[in-house]
Formats: sequence, structure tokens, C-alpha cells
Amino acid sequence: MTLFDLGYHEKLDRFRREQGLEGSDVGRVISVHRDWYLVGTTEGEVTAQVAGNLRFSAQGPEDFPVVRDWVALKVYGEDGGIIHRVFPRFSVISRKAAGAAGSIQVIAANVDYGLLIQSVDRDFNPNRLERYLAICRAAGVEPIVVLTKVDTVPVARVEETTDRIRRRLGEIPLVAISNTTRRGYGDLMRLLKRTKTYCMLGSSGVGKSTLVNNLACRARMKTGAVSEHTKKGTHVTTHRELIVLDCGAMIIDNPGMREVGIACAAEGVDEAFGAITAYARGCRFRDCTHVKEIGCAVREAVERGEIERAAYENYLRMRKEQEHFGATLQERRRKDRAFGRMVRQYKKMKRMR
Ligand SMILES: Nc1nc2c(ncn2[C@@H]2O[C@H](COP(=O)(O)OP(=O)(O)OP(=O)(O)O)[C@@H](O)[C@H]2O)c(=O)[nH]1
Ligand SMILES: [Zn+2]
Repeated sequence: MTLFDLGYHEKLDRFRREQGLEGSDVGRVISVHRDWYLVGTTEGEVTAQVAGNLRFSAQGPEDFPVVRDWVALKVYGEDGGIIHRVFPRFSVISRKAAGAAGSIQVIAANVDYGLLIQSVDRDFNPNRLERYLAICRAAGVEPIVVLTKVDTVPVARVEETTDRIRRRLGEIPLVAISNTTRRGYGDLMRLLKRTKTYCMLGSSGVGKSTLVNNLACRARMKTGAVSEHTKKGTHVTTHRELIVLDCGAMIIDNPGMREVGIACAAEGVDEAFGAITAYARGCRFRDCTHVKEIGCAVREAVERGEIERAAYENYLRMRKEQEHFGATLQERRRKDRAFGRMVRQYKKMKRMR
């Protein structure tokens, strides 16, 4: 396994030279656990922990390694490794973290494509698809819609659903598959490219695990075996893990995404609603919110039926959510800075005593 098989490229190498990291090993994070990481290196997979300096200089959880991050580390043979640097990320998939207000949860970094997975049955929900799309657009990740369980409904229903998706989301790659009959697998395989990373976004039960297990003809990566060796029997529950497919593409399983709160930039939402953004250029006011202004081209298009009302309403909802999140985030950062000042003052006081 060379670094280039893992997806290494010239830009990363330049960073490595500029930062004087030639003496370090380089690896790519495969899975993230409570206090350790599984990292793929040219020497194979190693378990690693973050160095103290990285831990203390971190401003927040987003500064810690996530799945698919490139890291500089020192490998100490059987004892595992120490990660002392995270390379700059060229894409970041994130969402609003459940719990603490105004915090971001990074799902994965350096992902090339997002697989927006929904099943054609009860789970089908265009609003949620638009949500995943906004996350992809904000992350700079190419979206691919995967509609699963097509074996459970009549063919006409599948066509009707794919038409509906195209009307709402515009021209983005879309495949309809069945994990049971493997219908559509050929179409999907054609979209999966060697050395590229695909992150699955989809609610529980839509068939993500079944799909990955079917595509990975060999057994799934045995992250458990590695950890048991070095971590002496710790029970492993992998949150997010990377699966290398036989075709050389890599998939990140992302289990149990119940709610997907929007943490992304406003541009992500705007880009996800391409039709609305296009009409918005015709609004009388440049800062039109498309709610009650006169001369709003977006609302006029909705009235004429050129923009689906449901899409328009979802757009407003997501914009509002995004603005609210942005404000909370700013508030949290302000508080963090104030807290930092207090700690520094306290330390100074202690030194003077
Ligand atoms: N009929 C049919 N059933 C499917 C298909 N794909 C998955 N299933 C079934 O749907 C159920 C859920 O599938 P999973 O693969 O576990 O779903 P998941 O998205 O990984 O769910 P989480 O791990 O909870 O996120 C299982 O019982 C599968 O056998 C499909 O294409 N057709
Ligand atoms: Zn408007």
C-alpha cells in the first residue's frame, strides 16, 4: 500500500515539505473512537492517539482528527502511534451537533462524493434530501442520490419518485437500486471511482449497511481485530468506519443519523436550491428574504407554480435554521473568548503571587 493508493497527492506533499514534516509518517484516519484512532499508513493500520500539544492547542472538537483526515504521526511499532498534526482539509462534511447549542460536528473530511440515500418506501422525504444536498454543497462535495428498496414498490412508483426528485433537486446523478435483487448495482458501480471517498448520508434503516456489505465482497475491515490486539479486549463499537471496496473506491458508513441539523453556511442552502437562487436574481431588492417583500420574483414563481411550494417552504425553514445556528455559534465563540481571557488572567495572577 502506497500513500497514493490512500489518495495522497501533490498539494499534501507540498504542505508536508513547507511545514517541515518530512521526518514524520503520514497516514489517513480510518475510524474514530473515544480516545484513539485507527490510521492507515504505508506500514498498514496502526492505532494512534493525539499528542498533548495538539490536544491543548485545539480550539474545539473540529480541530481533532476525523474520518478521512490526513495526519502527520510518529509510529512506534507495536505500541501504536502519536498524531501531532492534522493536514488542511479540502472538504468537510458537518452538521449541527446534537446537544450543546452552537456546536458543529464534523462527520468526515476530505470526502469526494456524498451518497444521499433514501428508500423509495415510507422513508422517502424530499425535504430531507434537500437537507443532505445543502450539507454537500456547503462541504464542496459532489452529491449522488441513491434510491433504495425499489423491489418493494411497483415500477411506476419508482419512476414517479425519481421524477419528483429531479423536479426538486435538479440535474444531479441519481440511481435507483435494490439491495435484494441488486437491480441498479451496475449503474451505481459506474459512479464509484478508484481512490475516491464516498460518504453515505441517510437515515437509519434505508439499507446503508446492506449496500456496503454487498459491495465489499470481502468481509468488512476488521477494525475490531486490530484494536483487540493493542487495546486488550476493549469492546469496539465503531462509529464511523471506512470500507475499501474491491473496485478501489472507499465508502464511509455513517450509522444512525436521526436528525440532520443544518450547521452549514448560507451558501450551502442557496446552492442546494438552485432554482430559487436563480429566480432570486430577479427580486426587486438585493437583500430580499422572499417572505413578504414586493417585487419578489421567488414568490411570484411559486404563485405561478414554477417553483414547488413545498421546496419554497423547506428553503425558508432551512435558511431560518441556518441563521439561528450562525447566531448561536457566534454567541458561543464570544463566550469561549471571554472564558479564555479569564483563564489567562487567572494564570497571570497565579504567576505574580
Ligand atoms: N426489500 C428490501 N429490503 C432492504 C433493502 N435494503 C435493505 N433492506 C432491509 O432493510 C433493513 C435495514 O437495512 P440496513 O442495511 O441495516 O439499514 P441501515 O441504513 O444500515 O441502517 P442503520 O445501520 O440503522 O443506519 C434490513 O432488514 C435490510 O434487510 C432493499 O433494497 N430491499
Ligand atoms: Zn425575493
